[in-house]
Amino acid sequence: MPLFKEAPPKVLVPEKLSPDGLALLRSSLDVEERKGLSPEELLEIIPTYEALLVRSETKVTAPVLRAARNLKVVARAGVGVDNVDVEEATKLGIVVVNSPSGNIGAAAEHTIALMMSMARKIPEGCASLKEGKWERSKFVGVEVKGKILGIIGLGKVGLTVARLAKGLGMTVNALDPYASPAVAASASVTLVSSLAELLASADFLTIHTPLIASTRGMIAEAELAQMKPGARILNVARGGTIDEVALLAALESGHLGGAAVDVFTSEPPVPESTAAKLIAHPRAVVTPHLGASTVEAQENVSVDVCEQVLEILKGLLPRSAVNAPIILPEEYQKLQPFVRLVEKIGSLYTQHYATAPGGSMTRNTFDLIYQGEVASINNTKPLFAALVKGLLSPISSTEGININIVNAELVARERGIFISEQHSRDPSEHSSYSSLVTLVARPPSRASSRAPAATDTGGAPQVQHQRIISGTCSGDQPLITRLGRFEASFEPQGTLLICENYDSPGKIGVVGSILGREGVNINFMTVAPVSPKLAVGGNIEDIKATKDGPASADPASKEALMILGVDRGVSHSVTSDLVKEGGVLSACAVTL
Ligand SMILES: NC(=O)c1ccc[n+]([C@@H]2O[C@H](COP(=O)([O-])OP(=O)(O)OC[C@H]3O[C@@H](n4cnc5c(N)ncnc54)[C@H](O)[C@@H]3O)[C@@H](O)[C@H]2O)c1
Ligand SMILES: O=C(O)[C@H](O)COP(=O)(O)O
Repeated sequence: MPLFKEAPPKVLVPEKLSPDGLALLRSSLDVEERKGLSPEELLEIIPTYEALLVRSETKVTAPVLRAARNLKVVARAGVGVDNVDVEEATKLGIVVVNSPSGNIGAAAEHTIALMMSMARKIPEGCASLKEGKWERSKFVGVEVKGKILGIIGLGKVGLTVARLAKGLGMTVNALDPYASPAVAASASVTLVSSLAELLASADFLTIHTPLIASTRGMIAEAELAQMKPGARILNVARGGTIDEVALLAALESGHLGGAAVDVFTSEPPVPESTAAKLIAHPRAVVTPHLGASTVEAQENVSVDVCEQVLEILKGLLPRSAVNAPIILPEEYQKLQPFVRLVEKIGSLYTQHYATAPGGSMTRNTFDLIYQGEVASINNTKPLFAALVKGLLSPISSTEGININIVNAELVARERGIFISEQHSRDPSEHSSYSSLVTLVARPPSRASSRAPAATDTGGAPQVQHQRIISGTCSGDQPLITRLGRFEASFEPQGTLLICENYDSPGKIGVVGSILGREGVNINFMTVAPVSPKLAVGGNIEDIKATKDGPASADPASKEALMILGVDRGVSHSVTSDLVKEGGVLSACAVTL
């Protein structure tokens, strides 16, 4: 059975990725490898793709992301995401995933390989021999054993380099304000407290930080001057952490004994640029960003991100999203039916209370209350996101933005929507349901008040009521159990006509004949009476209090909601006929 019901989602791969991962995608997705695309070509073709898989060469800029109308995921087959505009992706709800550990070993081994090459002048010796020369005395090197290696950034790569260097008999000092002293001690690394201390002691200095504001140009002229004469320096992290102009000058002056560089500020380096001069320097050992280029690392990162792309396109969560919270798979499974329920509640709220005739968008502060088993789930980000999506989708089509856990908080903030989540695990609070989710809109003028709104007209004009919707899940099926003061039991599915009326004989027939006249077929009908228990409610205390609370006074208790499942959209003229001719108090159509 195909994984995707419609045409398989399209995946663009503009760089060389190991086929091992791509094979995982090919059985269910339409994978297109298009190497050598110019930025303009990428911008032109990106709108049709749902996933983009890149390494470090493709610049995934804000314009690319904005043009990518169908894009759900950018997968970086590697660690560094500095070629992806993660902030813009977050705004647009596009998940960015990477492979945080697939190439650590490769990068660390490459660092050691460059250090040894530099120490033993291997590239020069090799080139000389290939030229037919036999120059033994020209290429005398130094040993690393007994020397001090200074590491800036004791993260995954830095720590692996430290362990390998210890194996070579080096003494390792490191600077990393965020590193765990216990982890450093376990690798026999001495954590130093200042850059000056590290620079002054190192025979070899290697940097393993990301390129961020605090590390850009971290090693410049002043820092290089603090290093021992003849010391050697390495960069297998990111171009720009070491200032290229200063590095070239320190090599040219003879202050540094050598430099080994795998990464550059511009890749490939611009001809005649400082980076190009650095590459040409006789005491520089250079590679074209090969740190992660091993068969093993490329298999690892490719499989890692391709698995995540599949998960995301199936609607599940990835394991290492750069811009989304981590939610354990088993917790996510438990949440899935409630995600659907909460999105339906949000959409029902907007259509029934806010955009229905007589409704208003004045309320933007909500309590989202979890009771019973669902309250035991700690990470409710998907529920929060589902509510924002449900509230906004009927009114905005959200301008091509896919609201999800990546951007829900941002979108809510931008729209001035405030949602306070409350958890209550006490089973006595949620009647016969094992789980209950309730949305309560707070009155606009008294956002903090717990009293019911006295004059709110909402989707049911003339009737005093609060804007409250509760629901539960029966197996995987969402069920609405409360709409305002009415005790309901209906599936939030398809087009529903919600009519408030006095519960009197003949009303159903009148409504049925008006709908029949308009060619609208009724698929099912259910009546929701005013619940004696649901008199008030505005927050968790009120909801607890109403469980055995007073019955509503007559004649309101004779009111009921009639919920009709219909086979097509119902126009405003039909709903107003139902009020005028059919004698219902209010009528509104919602599509869920
Ligand atoms: N050349 C390559 O092909 C290649 C391959 C893999 C990784 N990388 C690069 O290597 C770098 C490190 O990767 P990683 O997986 O070890 O990352 P990591 O996040 O595990 O480690 C980075 C470390 O840098 C530290 N750090 C941050 N700011 C610092 C500062 N101002 N001073 C000192 N330490 C600081 C952090 O605390 C962290 O421990 C990244 O830039 C990554 O892109 C390059
Ligand atoms: O950040 C990384 O993972 C490395 O720099 C590797 O980059 P690459 O995938 O372009 O080789």
